[in-house]
Amino acid sequence: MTDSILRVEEIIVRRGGQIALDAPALDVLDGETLALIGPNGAGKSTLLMVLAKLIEPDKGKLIFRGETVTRENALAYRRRIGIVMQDALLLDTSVEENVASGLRFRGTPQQVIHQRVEHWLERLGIIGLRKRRARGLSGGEAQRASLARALALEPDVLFLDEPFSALDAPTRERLLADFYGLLKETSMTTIFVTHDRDEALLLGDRVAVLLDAHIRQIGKPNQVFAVPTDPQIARFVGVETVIEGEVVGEKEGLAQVKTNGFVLEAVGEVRVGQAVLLCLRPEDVTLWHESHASPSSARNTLPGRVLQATPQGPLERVVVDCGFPVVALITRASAREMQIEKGLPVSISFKASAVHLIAR
Ligand SMILES: Nc1ncnc2c1ncn2[C@@H]1O[C@H](COP(=O)(O)OP(=O)(O)OP(=O)(O)O)[C@@H](O)[C@H]1O
Repeated sequence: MTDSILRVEEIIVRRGGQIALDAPALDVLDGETLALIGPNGAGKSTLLMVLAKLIEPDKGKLIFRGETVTRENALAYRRRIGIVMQDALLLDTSVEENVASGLRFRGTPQQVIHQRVEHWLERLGIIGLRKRRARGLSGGEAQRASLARALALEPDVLFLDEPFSALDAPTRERLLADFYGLLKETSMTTIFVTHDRDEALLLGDRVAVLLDAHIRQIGKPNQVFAVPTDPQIARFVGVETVIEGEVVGEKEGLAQVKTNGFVLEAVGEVRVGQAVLLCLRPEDVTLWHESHASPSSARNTLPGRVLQATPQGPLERVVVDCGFPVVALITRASAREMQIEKGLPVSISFKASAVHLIAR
C-alpha cells in the first residue's frame, strides 16, 4: 500500500470568485482509505470532485497510475472509478436495474452484470429488495443500493461524499459497520468526505484536514488527532488521543484492551477478539512524575517521556510518547512544579470510564 495511484499537482480551483482549493501536492496510495475532513466550505467536496475529474481545475494536473488525466482521456478514467454522493441519486426503476445501470452503460456482458449484481445486492444486504422500485426505498436502503451500484463496477478508486450523513443514527451505524468490513475485505482505494470524526477514525487509514481551501495536515488518524501541527487544526480536530488495540478479555464489566504490550481497561460493550480504537480526551489524562504513585481509581497507568509541551490558554498541553502519542492538559502551575520539558520521564493515567471505545 505504498504506491501512489492518484496524484494531484499544483491544483487551483476558483469558485464564486474565491479560491476554493489550493493543493500543491497530494498522493493517494494504492489500497488506502483516505478521509477528507474539515469545516464547512473548507474545500473537501471540491478536492473530491477534482480527484474524480468531475470538475476541471483552473490550474494543475491529475495523475492516475502515472498518466495525466486530460479532457481527452477523462471518460476512460471515469470508467475506472465509482462515486457515491450524500443523496443516493437512484434512477426511477427497480433496485437491481439501478445496480446494473453503471455496468450496462459500460457495455459489460450480460452474464457478468448478472453475477456482479447478485453479489453486491447480497453483500450489501438488499437482495430481498431487488424488485422494489428505488423511489420507495428508505434512506438507508437507498444508500445501500447506491453503494452496490458503485461497487458492482469494481472500480479502481471509490469516491464518497458524506455518504452516511443523511441517515438516522442506528441506520448509519449499521451501514458504517458493514462498509468498514467491506473495505477491509476488498482493499479498494477509497476517498471519502466526512464531517464526522468517528467516521474518519473508523474508516480512514489516513486523514487529510482541509482548512480555508488548503490541505493543512495529512497522516494516520492517531497522529493527526493527537499531534495536530498547528492550533487551528487542533481546534478543529478537538485534540484527542487515539490508540489502536484489541480486546483480550472482560473482567467485572470492563473490557481489557491490549495495545503496544500494555493491557488497558475501558468501559464499553465489545467482544473478545474485537479490534478497537481507544479515544481519550486530554483533560481526562493525568500526568505524574515517574516516581509518584497514580491514584487508585485510575486503572490505567503507562510510562512515557515528554515529547512536546505547548501553552494552550491557561493550561499546558503535553504530548507524552508511550510508544504512541498521548495528550494531556495540565495547569501551568503543575507543569512548572513537575519541571515539564522534552525528554522528561513521566507516567500518565486515566480512568476506564474516560475511554471512548470505537469497535473496528
Ligand atoms: N457551485 C459553486 N459555486 C460557487 N462557489 C462554490 C460552489 N460550490 C462550492 N463553492 C465554494 O467553494 C468553497 C469550497 O466549497 P466545498 O463545497 O468544496 O467545501 P466543503 O469543505 O465540501 O464544505 P461542506 O462541508 O459545507 O460541504 C466554498 O467557499 C464554497 O462556497
